[in-house]
Amino acid sequence: MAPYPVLRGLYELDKTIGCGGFAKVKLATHILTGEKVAIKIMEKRSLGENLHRVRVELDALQSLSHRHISQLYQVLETESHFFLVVEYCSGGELFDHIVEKNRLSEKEARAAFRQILSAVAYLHSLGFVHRDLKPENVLLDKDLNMKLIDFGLCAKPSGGLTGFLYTSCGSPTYAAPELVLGKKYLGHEVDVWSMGVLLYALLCGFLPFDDDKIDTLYKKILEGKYEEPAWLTAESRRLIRSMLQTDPKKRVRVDELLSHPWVMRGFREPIPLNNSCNMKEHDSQCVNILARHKNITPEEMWELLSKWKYDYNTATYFLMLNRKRRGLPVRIFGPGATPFRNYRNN
Ligand SMILES: Cn1cc(Br)cc1C(=O)Nc1[nH]nc2c1CN(C(=O)N[C@H](CN1CCCC1)c1ccccc1)C21CC1
Repeated sequence: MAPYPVLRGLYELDKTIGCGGFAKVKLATHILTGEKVAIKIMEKRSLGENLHRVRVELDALQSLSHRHISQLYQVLETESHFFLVVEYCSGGELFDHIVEKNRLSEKEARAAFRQILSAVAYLHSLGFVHRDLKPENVLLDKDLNMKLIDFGLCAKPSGGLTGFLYTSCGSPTYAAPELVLGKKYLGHEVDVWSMGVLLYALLCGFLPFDDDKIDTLYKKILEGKYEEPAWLTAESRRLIRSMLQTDPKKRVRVDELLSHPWVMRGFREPIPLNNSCNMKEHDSQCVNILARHKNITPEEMWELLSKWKYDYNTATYFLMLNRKRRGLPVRIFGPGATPFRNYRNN
């Protein structure tokens, strides 16, 4: 493995699981807890003008904590690299999941859509917009729960949710007409359009607007015309149509979606807006175990932790809390003890 000295003793690097423009993602193990994590490694030199996007992603991720958003554990910076230690989603991309099942049933699509919608509603409630929602940015954890990733394009419009945005960004296939036209647009309205494209992909197994030639693709998006396969129920068609409205003012809003009949079918409760899972709460068992390991008092330990510096202490605490919430024993490996893992013969 390419040695990154800053990670030594903290994380054991494993294989590369993703390679993007100016970053790569490696699977790793958090040594103190033995928990798997994903580390997004970005070389500053190759970031160029994208350097500000890393800051944007960091600011966003440090204020987000939600069941369906990949949790940030630690941030490390050297003079040449950024390292984002985040939740590992071992179920891969939603996109691959849809392809291998051909398409999802209305029931499966609803379950997935509710989780994505709850993450986006939470994001919007904190004044953020994602702007790059697409199947590749929705991962699955090992229990097949949805996890939103890639907040490099998210924005916190200065005027809050009524603040206009101007940067045309994201992938054209999922981009709303107003974004494609380069007009000023409202972030949360473009997120609704992209969720409409996502829902269509879940229910149909292919995309509503697709074309090899970018200008034909744009034309299709601006026209807002797409196939409605025979298997789509009338209610699904109505919902998709309300999301893929080319006029953003006619487009359904997130708060309407939360209690939409299609979204609610088979569920008694509307989606709770703040389905955030608060990681920044005081858990005395985890604080005590960590304090003992560091040889300081629990009060001193909480004093350190509650600064939420996203350092190794933050990562260890979050990972211990995760384990506890999954009903697993909370443990940390003392110095020298390396957890038993399937031994490789090397
Ligand atoms: C694909 N896959 C299969 C398995 Br099994 C696990 C995974 C997997 O990627 N797991 C995973 N857990 N946590 C993460 C990932 C991937 N991942 C990502 O952030 N993956 C994105 C994927 N983007 C989608 C469109 C363009 C790139 C990425 C961003 C930059 C460079 C490489 C990859 C995080 C760190 C948040």
